[in-house]
Amino acid sequence: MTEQHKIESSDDEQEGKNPSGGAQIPGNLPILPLRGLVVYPQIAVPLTIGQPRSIRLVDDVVIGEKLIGLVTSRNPELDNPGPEDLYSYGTVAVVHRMFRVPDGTIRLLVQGIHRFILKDFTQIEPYLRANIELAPETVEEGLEIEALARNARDQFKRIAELIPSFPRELVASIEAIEDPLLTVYTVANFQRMDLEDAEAILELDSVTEKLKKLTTILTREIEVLELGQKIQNEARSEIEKVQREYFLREQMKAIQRELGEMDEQAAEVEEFRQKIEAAGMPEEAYKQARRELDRLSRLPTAAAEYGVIRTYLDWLVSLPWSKLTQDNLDIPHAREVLEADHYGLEDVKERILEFLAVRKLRLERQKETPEETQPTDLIRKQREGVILCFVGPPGVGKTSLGQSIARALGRKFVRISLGGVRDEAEIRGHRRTYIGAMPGRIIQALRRVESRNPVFMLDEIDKLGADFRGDPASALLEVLDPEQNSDFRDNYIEVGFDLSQVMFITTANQLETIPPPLLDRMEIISISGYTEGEKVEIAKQYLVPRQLKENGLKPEEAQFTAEALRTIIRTYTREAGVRNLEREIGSVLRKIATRITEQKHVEPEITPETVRELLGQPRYHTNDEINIRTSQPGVAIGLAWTPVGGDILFVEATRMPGAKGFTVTGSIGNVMQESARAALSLVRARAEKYNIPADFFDKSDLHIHVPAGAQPKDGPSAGVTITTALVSLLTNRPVKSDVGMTGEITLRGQILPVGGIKEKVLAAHRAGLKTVILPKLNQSDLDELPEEVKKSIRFVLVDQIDEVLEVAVEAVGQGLATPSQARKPRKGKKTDDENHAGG
Ligand SMILES: Nc1ncnc2c1ncn2[C@@H]1O[C@H](COP(=O)(O)OP(=O)(O)OP(=O)(O)O)[C@@H](O)[C@H]1O
Repeated sequence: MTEQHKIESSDDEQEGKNPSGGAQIPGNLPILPLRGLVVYPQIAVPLTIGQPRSIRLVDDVVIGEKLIGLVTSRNPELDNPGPEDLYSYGTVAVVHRMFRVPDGTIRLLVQGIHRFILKDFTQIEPYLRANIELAPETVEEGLEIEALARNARDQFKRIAELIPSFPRELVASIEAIEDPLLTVYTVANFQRMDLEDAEAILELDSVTEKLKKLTTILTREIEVLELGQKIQNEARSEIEKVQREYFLREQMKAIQRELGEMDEQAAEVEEFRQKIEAAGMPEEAYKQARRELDRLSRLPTAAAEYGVIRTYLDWLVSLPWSKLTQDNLDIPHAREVLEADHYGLEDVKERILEFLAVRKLRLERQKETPEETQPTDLIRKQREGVILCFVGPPGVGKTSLGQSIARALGRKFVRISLGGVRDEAEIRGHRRTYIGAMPGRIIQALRRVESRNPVFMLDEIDKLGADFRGDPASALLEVLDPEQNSDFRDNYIEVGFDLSQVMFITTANQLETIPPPLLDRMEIISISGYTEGEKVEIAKQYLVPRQLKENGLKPEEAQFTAEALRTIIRTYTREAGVRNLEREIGSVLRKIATRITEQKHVEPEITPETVRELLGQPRYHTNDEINIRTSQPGVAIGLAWTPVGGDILFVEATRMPGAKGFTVTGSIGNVMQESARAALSLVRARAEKYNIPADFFDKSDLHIHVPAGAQPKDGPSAGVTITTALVSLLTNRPVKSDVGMTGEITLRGQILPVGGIKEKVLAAHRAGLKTVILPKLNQSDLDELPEEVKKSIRFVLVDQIDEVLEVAVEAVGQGLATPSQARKPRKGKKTDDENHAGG
């Protein structure tokens, strides 16, 4: 039963006496199952044996012929595979060496001799034995097999190259093999592959087929390895590029050092470093600056980003992070400064001084009892109400008061105008990612002023929200809010800047258009405009001396008489403030300076005649105009408030044949429209009382017009004036030309109080009116008026329309007037000056 096989060839020199060297292979062999590997003929392989039945097998074999059949198990998981678990091809192997290891396992060195096919199992216990049949491979002749074998060797070499840790000697020994069969088995032994593929290589009969199978496996392996290497290379080249640049840059620096040339960039970086250290930045800003500087030092100067970072650092280091001026809270000193800079404005100055005194006291108290209050509370209290808001018409000195406050406190002064500010970025800056990004105006101004605690004037805060409510206003809120402004974040600067020490002052022409949340945080100080007398004084004491200086004239070369100044005020300007007045004075002095340089004789005293000669045609003829316009029935003078100060306005009424038509024109708002309708109803209801035919409206159309039609007007305060104009028209009696009026009217003829009294009365005074009719409920407003005005104007306080008509309309209630009653214009009767002084 035990067939003997003759081994035809084996060239194992070292083990010449062993059965491989031509010995017979028995037809029945002990079978050692292999897990996870295939042993090929002619290949030596170390094995570790642990299973007791396998140890028993080895023990029996080594004392005999030392030959075993190695067959791979299909399932490497099984500990003791049975006959059915084994592949059907195996390799006869000879055991060359055996060691017993202390842990009980056995190490074997076996060498494959011949391929066989399992026939039938003759023994299962204690270990497997089977009859076998040797299965020699079919080795083809020819070029193909040769080429395939060579290709397999080359591919293997390529794999070895792709795996850096691959032993070089192994590659060399494989390259030396020529036999195709040995090539297949050696390469397959060393090449990692699936168990099934490894077994297939054993099982295929044809060596050509074996080589083809092997080639497929190797080709795939090469592809995988090359792809992996490509991925690695890409990653590496990226890293290498950075390293290379760094290395070159370091080299360049070294060369420049050697040549004694300080690198321009290094110098710049060093300069920035010093500036950063000196800037006194808070922690956050300092870290940011250092980080950016670090980036700068690593960028080539030609990089676009280099410029961006440099500009940014420039901004960071030039901000006044820790530059403070010492406050001078000496109140008498502040008073002196305010007095010296401004004429009049007594109550405004008083309010400013109170404000400063409270600040001073708070600071002192705080120093005395610091631990009594919670720190956050303390900080808030310290900042509360810090924002002043000066409201008034242009040219009344709002800006110059701010400058005076700064001077009094010993702080620096900076001013930005918010008029026409469109978007948030103007306040808060653009992010650095935008090309040409810049910080917002707040930060720009602080850099300009070089102090962290200046007096900061925000001009025209009322013009901010006019078109673009919301965003710029909310950015401003952050600026002004003492809770938030200690950490103001400009989009460009990115790090917080402490604005809490800044003293903000805002200015506005009117309160109505200031966004309410902003208004809420401000302390309002109104400045209403000046009377003629005040203007003369301001001109004498401030404007003339300043303009003299500006035009290079000596005081004795040009002296304005009070009358000359009055002439300028009255006939060349019409304003609440003194801006145009100063301009006109400047204009007179320029002309005088020209004459002096032309060596012409110039009289030093400037009289009204000189003014008229130098300034040309008068621009305003207030009194003549009033006389002419009010000479016809149907025109009444109203008093209006505007953002640029008070003004007088004419309300005209006219009547034409028709039926119940009623038109109101002159850029009139809704409220004024309605108040015109109310006036009409009132007059119709009282027609009989005023001796107006009861059916007048059935036969006529009425038209009310309020000229300067281009200027929008609104509000209820023209109610009284419209009623008066209507009654004047319908009774055919003119309104007195020196009476101005304001007041809201009810349908029952009652007069309700209105706002802006001071500005309105000042305007009436400027226009030379003698009598002003005001609602009785506005009586308290009269206290605010300057003495000069009170003296020259008669105030009539009313609460019924009848009282108005009695004062304003000539001889009302005495029957319908005839056209002859129309008053003749008083043209030329009085000069401007008489008219005014006569009050
Ligand atoms: N009471 C005053 N005494 C002395 N000079 C004055 C007085 N009021 C205004 N001025 C002068 O008038 C000029 C105009 O004033 P300023 O520019 O402060 O006006 P403003 O109210 O800020 O106007 P705007 O709202 O247009 O900015 C300044 O040169 C100022 O010195």
